[in-house]
Amino acid sequence: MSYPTLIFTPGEPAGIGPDLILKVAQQPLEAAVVVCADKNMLRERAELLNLPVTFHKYEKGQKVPKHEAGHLWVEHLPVCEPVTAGELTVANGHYVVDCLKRASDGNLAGEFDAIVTGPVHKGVINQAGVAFSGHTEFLAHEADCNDVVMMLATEGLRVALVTTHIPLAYVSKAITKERLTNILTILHNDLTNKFGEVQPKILVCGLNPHAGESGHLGHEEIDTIAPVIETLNAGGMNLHGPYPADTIFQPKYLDDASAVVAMYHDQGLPVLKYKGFGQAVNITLGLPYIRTSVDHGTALDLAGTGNINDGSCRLAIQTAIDMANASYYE
Ligand SMILES: NC(=O)C1=CN([C@@H]2O[C@H](COP(=O)(O)OP(=O)(O)OC[C@H]3O[C@@H](n4cnc5c(N)ncnc54)[C@H](O)[C@@H]3O)[C@@H](O)[C@H]2O)C=CC1
Ligand SMILES: NCC(=O)COP(=O)(O)O
Repeated sequence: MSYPTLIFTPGEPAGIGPDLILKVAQQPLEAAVVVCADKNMLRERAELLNLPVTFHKYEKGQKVPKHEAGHLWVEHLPVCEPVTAGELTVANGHYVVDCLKRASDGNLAGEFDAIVTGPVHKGVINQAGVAFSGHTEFLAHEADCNDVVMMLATEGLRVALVTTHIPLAYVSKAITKERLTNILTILHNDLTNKFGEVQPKILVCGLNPHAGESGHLGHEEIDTIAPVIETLNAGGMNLHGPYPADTIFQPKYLDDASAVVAMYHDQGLPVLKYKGFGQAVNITLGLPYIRTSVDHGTALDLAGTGNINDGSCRLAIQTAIDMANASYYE
């Protein structure tokens, strides 16, 4: 029986990413897992957390066995400075990005079937001198993709974003007809082809309060969002809106919807996280490979304590496995 091979990047070494994979590794998985990280940092964290793990060296291109409880296959990339759980070190910003680059290259080359990412600290990477706004943007750039879609999903709700990690002051200008068309097209196609939705019903938020109140509270709905919806529906999509974001998130609208599209990060994600924090997965649509991630950040306050919820990490791994298995039959 075949199984997919995932590469896991724990992200910020001082955060809970290493703790998550060490904890998840205590149970079997229906996939092989290669962790791209500093092996000594992982060993020290496992000792701190009192988690029994046997580490194996991963050699590029090697066939890794299906994950067994208590074993981890590691591609060693050394940190620049020793790591203390909970304490950021600017010098390790480059290490975090190098791990992501390795995972991206491996997926683009077909060495792995998916990337699952742990949380990074965007601030410390920038402090290290690397312009970095998020995994989504970094992986899109590495894969030469103009537009990808950040979609977070929990039981009963999927939220996709038109803009991701940009200052609020830039959001309006970033919502062009072209970008919105691309985001909605990627979302429609992936919901259909990768998530088995038939004619997915997609609810689209407006940008302004009360979706612009017929132009009295803003014009993006009239000038950009409604015309794009109309054009794409004429081509066969099932898009609805623009709706006021403060009222669309209620069961009578959501129950038969496949996804909600929010115009910006904090319009949609607080709702998603209120509903399912710790039980949600972040999926990047539109990349040439599968990428999933946790729904939370580095939680520096909890690193090395063992007092963490690994539910989102498990879901991110399971979603990557399910998507990889489904793609074998495409
Ligand atoms: N996927 C990623 O790489 C993400 C990275 N971040 C980054 O994380 C850093 C910290 O961001 P914050 O806003 O503080 O969010 P955070 O998610 O790290 O922490 C928010 C609160 O949730 C708790 N928490 C987070 N994950 C938890 C878990 N698995 N189990 C138990 N409690 C948990 C934390 O202890 C804290 O109280 C920022 O630099 C941000 O950019 C944030 C979200 C996603
Ligand atoms: N709120 C989601 C988030 O910030 C994670 O983004 P990314 O690093 O996966 O692009």
